[in-house]
Amino acid sequence: MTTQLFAHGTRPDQDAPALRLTGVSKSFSRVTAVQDITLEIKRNQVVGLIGENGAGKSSLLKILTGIYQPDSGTIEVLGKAVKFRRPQDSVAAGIGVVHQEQSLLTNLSVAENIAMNAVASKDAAVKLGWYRWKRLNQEAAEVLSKVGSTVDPRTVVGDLPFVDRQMVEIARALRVDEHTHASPLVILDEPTAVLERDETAILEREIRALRELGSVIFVSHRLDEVMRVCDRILVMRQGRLVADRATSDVTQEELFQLMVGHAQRSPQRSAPQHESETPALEIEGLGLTGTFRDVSLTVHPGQCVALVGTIGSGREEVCRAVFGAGDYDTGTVRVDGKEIRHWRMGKAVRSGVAYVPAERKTEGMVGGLSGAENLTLAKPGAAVSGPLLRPRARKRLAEEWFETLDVRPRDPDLHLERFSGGNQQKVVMAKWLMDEDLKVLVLDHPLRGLDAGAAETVNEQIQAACARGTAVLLIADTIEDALESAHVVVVMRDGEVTATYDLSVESATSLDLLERMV
Ligand SMILES: Nc1ncnc2c1ncn2[C@@H]1O[C@H](COP(=O)(O)OP(=O)(O)OP(=O)(O)O)[C@@H](O)[C@H]1O
Repeated sequence: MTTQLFAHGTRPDQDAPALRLTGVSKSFSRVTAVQDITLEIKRNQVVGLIGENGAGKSSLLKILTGIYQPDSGTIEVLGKAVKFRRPQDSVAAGIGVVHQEQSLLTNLSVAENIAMNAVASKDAAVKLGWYRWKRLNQEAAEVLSKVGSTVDPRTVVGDLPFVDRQMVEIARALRVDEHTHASPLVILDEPTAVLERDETAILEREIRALRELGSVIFVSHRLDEVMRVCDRILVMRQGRLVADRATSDVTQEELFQLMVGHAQRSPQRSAPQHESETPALEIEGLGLTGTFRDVSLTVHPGQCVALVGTIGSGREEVCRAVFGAGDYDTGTVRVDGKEIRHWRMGKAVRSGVAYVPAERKTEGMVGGLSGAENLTLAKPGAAVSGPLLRPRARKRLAEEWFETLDVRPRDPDLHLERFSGGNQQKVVMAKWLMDEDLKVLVLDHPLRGLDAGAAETVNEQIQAACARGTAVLLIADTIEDALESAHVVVVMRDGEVTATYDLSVESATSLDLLERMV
């Protein structure tokens, strides 16, 4: 059993790199996801791993965490050759991982969650299913203090802000060092994707500090963040490692070019073209007990209105209420001047309102259907003639959109669950962007998980929808994104609107918005 990886007196080589891959490849039936990767991760370094959607980052991480077995190549951890047949083997070798989606059980305490990775030993805090509470909390406090967290181990995870939850996840991942008694390697797969700006800054600081404890592979789509956090940056493209640079030797523009193959275009916010008297969407005095109150805003055809606020500000819930995916108990919502009552999602779609949720995997797509089927799920458009489906027309439509949004692989017949996260997201977005008659488009974090090049394309498509006269209500990933792409920014705090900036007549800085958010 590989839990004994470094046992029997074979201590890890103290001078060897934390990780060495040589010629590692992995293919699926139609795609080579990872191709001949050779790299070294030194100890006590934070190394960034970046690449376009579908470049192969997740597949490589899955090889390192024992989920996929490589077709060829070798892996060495601290100088010793290893073979990971299952995830426990990778844990036993000292590799911990924090996945994109938070994996803590929110109804358990911090200490209980941390104990779930505990190593069985004769005096472990959890024995035969029995908790030794004092020891459990004490051990958790020790692990947390290693990563600079002062969270009380007795706190129920559900009561913690997201940034603290991420620190608990990292602390838990770090416990792999108890297996090897050597420098651990922690993989952080987009740990900041769900965080807001101020929380991201805290987490970035803590990640930089992790190099004192071991090595880190940090995956992120935000190039500025990668530049701030990492000592070195690895760039993947179409399954291959195309660059391995010291952060000090590379610029953000070069990274973009290495990843995507062309220089970054400067973002443009077009002037709203279709401002008519009748707003496409009008929200007046909207409230839901305990969640948001007295929210009013208008979005004219062709206008993009961004809602900014921290987690808990109520902006997600307002967006859900507009689409009928969530409730409100006071106020009114008007679409195209008509008040909508007993709004449910089906009616919203029929009335020309679309919503792209942040939780695309659970709410936005059907993994067991093909890319083409997902695309035409809501609005079959040209793919139907009367009651009849026209499979060839559907495929043609899908092919066009796969081209426009550069969905990879270009195979609309493939089940959507087989695509990489970012490419799934492009399909979910395309489902609505292809609808030319759309009146209102509600987008909750549309760029989350998209690589910088794809984000640029999706931004252009959002601008194109505005230019066609669609009204866009947007929850942007960052304040900067909101200021860049919206015509109007509405700030929310604790369920209320605290400020509205019409950027066509006044300017606002990130600081102005932050002051009204927190
Ligand atoms: N289980 C699988 N079956 C078939 N193809 C797969 C499977 N897993 C990954 N792929 C393919 O391998 C390629 C690399 O995907 P991977 O998920 O590693 O990309 P990624 O760089 O993590 O992208 P993203 O940033 O979008 O998550 C993609 O073309 C994907 O469709």
